[in-house]
Amino acid sequence: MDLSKEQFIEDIKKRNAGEAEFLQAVEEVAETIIPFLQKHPEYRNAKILERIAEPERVIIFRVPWLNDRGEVEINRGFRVQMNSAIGPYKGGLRFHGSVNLSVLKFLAFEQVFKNSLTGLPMGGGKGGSDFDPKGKSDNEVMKFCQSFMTELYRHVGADIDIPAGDIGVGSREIGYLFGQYKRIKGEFTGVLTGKGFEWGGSQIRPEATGYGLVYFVEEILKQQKQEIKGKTVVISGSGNVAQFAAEKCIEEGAKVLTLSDSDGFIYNKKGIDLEGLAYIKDLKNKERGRISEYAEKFGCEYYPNEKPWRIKCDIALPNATQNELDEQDAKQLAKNGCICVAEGANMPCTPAAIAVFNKEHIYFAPGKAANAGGVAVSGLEMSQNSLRYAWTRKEVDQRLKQIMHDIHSICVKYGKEKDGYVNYEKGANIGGFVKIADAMLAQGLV
Ligand SMILES: NC(=O)C1=CN([C@@H]2O[C@H](COP(=O)(O)OP(=O)(O)OC[C@H]3O[C@@H](n4cnc5c(N)ncnc54)[C@H](O)[C@@H]3O)[C@@H](O)[C@H]2O)C=CC1
Ligand SMILES: O=C(O)CCC(=O)C(=O)O
Repeated sequence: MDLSKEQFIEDIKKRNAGEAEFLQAVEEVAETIIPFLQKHPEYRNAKILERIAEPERVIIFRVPWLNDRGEVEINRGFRVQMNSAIGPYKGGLRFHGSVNLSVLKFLAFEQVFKNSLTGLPMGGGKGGSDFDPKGKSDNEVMKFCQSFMTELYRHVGADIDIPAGDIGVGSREIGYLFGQYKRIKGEFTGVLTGKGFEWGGSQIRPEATGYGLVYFVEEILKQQKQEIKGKTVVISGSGNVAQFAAEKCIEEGAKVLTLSDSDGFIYNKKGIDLEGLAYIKDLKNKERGRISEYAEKFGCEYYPNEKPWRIKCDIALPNATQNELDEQDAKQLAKNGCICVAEGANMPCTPAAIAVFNKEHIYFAPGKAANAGGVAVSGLEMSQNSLRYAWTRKEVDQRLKQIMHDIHSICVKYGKEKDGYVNYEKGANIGGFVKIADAMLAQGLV
């Protein structure tokens, strides 16, 4: 039985009409998996790819809550339980005005491959709501989280589905969600990751996605007999991933030139230092202010309504959101001599941008490999919860480093081209796929 890419995409489009982000993510994977399937009739005949592209279950629910003025507000909640072949569903929750089914299906689909690459027993899922915590009081965020969990609790559990944070869901939201789950179920279990360290969280989880991203970049550079020390780095975003990617870059001796938010970017020619970064962490995590305030305080350049990709750099780390780096941006990066682009965000580079990187032989690390450190340490949090134990910061950091090293090796194994160039996207897709496909074959037609 043959599978043509055109036929596969046409069928996927018919079944998921109008879901642009989901179709983009599936098409990108199909591009590299379908040629691989030609040599693997066992996967093709069992329609593994077609089954992976269909969620096992999608839950959509109403989330009513009262705002500070006593008015009724209604949001929509989602959980996409994509694939449980290698473990319980695992993946973050996103609270943002742009959340819809297409966005969450794309994120859940990517998560399946990413979790497989970590080597840990985790299936893939993703959820969230069109609720936007920006501009809401702590009380409103708590009310929303409690209402959200009042429905979600029946679909999740430490051995069923373990959500965590993503855009708009940080330690504050995880706390409120966990409190409500515990209250309803009357049990203290590892139903969520990203918990506070004092109540079941893991060391290094807040840092893990950003640190892991930099460890992955260091693996890429090592292959080229280079190091990150002395390199210039352009970063987008200023949330969880961006903050800790910047921190690790600075610690490793690189110069971080930019950070951004949805209003614009800051450009510090001398490099953002740890003091400036501490200010940004406080600004974003506590004061919930705008990145422009850093430019005012530290006297650097600020560009409203612009993205940072025109700034000359060696390494670019898109760490904000999907499709934030397009073909023009990629061409500009190439023109400026950029050697490596690694995705801290999920799917921040458009397919046309990725084509430019491959053509120019700029090392491109896709999110499902490069940002897997976050969910990997979530997996380690689950292990610690099961053990009723807590590893030290050093122990968790060592495991994270090892996991990023192993993911890099998988990408090289499946992605090395004849001319020596490593196509990390191909390597990550095939490497992630094989483990899930074998598990699905072993478990029969489910
Ligand atoms: N938090 C985690 O552990 C992981 C997060 N990711 C991905 O990393 C990305 C960032 O997530 P977090 O840092 O956790 O979220 P966050 O909520 O802490 O920060 C999000 C950042 O993106 C910026 N942003 C959001 N929408 C934007 C837009 N339309 N234009 C420009 N900037 C925008 C925000 O200003 C903020 O700086 C997302 O794509 C997420 O899916 C991936 C793996 C794990
Ligand atoms: O830690 C987790 O479970 C989720 C992390 C996440 O949402 C992601 O990898 O995109």
